[in-house]
Amino acid sequence: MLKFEKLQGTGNDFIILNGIENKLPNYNELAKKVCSRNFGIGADGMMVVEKSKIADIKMLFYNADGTQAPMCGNGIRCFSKYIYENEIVKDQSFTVETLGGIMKPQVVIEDNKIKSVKVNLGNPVFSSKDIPIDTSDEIFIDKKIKVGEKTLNISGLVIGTIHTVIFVDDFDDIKIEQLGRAVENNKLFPLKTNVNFVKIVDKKNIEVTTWERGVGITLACGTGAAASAVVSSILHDTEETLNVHVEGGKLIIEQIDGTIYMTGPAEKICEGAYYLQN
Ligand SMILES: N[C@H](CCC[C@H](N)C(=O)O)C(=O)O
Repeated sequence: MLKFEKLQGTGNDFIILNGIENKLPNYNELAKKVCSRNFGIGADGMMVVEKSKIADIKMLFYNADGTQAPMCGNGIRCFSKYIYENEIVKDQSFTVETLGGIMKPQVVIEDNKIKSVKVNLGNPVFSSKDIPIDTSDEIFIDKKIKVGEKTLNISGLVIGTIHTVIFVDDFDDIKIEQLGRAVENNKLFPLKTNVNFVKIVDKKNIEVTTWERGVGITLACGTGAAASAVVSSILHDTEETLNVHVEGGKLIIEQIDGTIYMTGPAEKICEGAYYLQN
């Protein structure tokens, strides 16, 4: 039997397990089981708490299909709430080791409750030699690529994990599931990619729908919101502090001297005991 907590950030939901206190089986297999909405608890992803030698704590992230991803923006806000409320860390600001780099969350407390979490996501990576995109271009901003019958203008970058950003005039103009899956699996992306469809509302607001690698369409993608905000400011001159409206709520993305900050909610849904089936 495994103790777990389930949390969500703007509708992206996660199971969190403590890998320090519990001896857990293979994380990839476990993620597939616990994330199953019919045979498990049900979630978009799973995070495991582990000790770190280079930060206050370590977060390992797995998509619902069991694949490991370097980082998760909505996930790290939920993870931060979990480790603060379980007194694994004592300060409101701390460091989290992830495969996508060391992240710096700060829990924001109002009326003795965690109201939101602000995370320093570091600096975006554009250079194609540092991001898993198979192209000779130095950077991959506003490039034309053929996907099936469509020619799309796509931008690629890494903010915690790999993202592509595609601007649309109206979400009804595209079949998100079909196009998202096609771009995720396009040969340009040897490690696949998360696919963000972005509608510019005005200079202070954008709307984003994300097809997530290893999951499918989710109600929100935190690192996707950040990637969309960065490319929107480059190509559409949106403001450095941007409201990113997603199906599951709103995230605030700030760009300060090249560093990206994401602020958003993190709510606990439940906790319980998971009975590991073999
Ligand atoms: N599916 C992503 C990881 C989760 C990212 C997303 N849930 C977020 O909030 O950033 C990947 O395979 O890179």
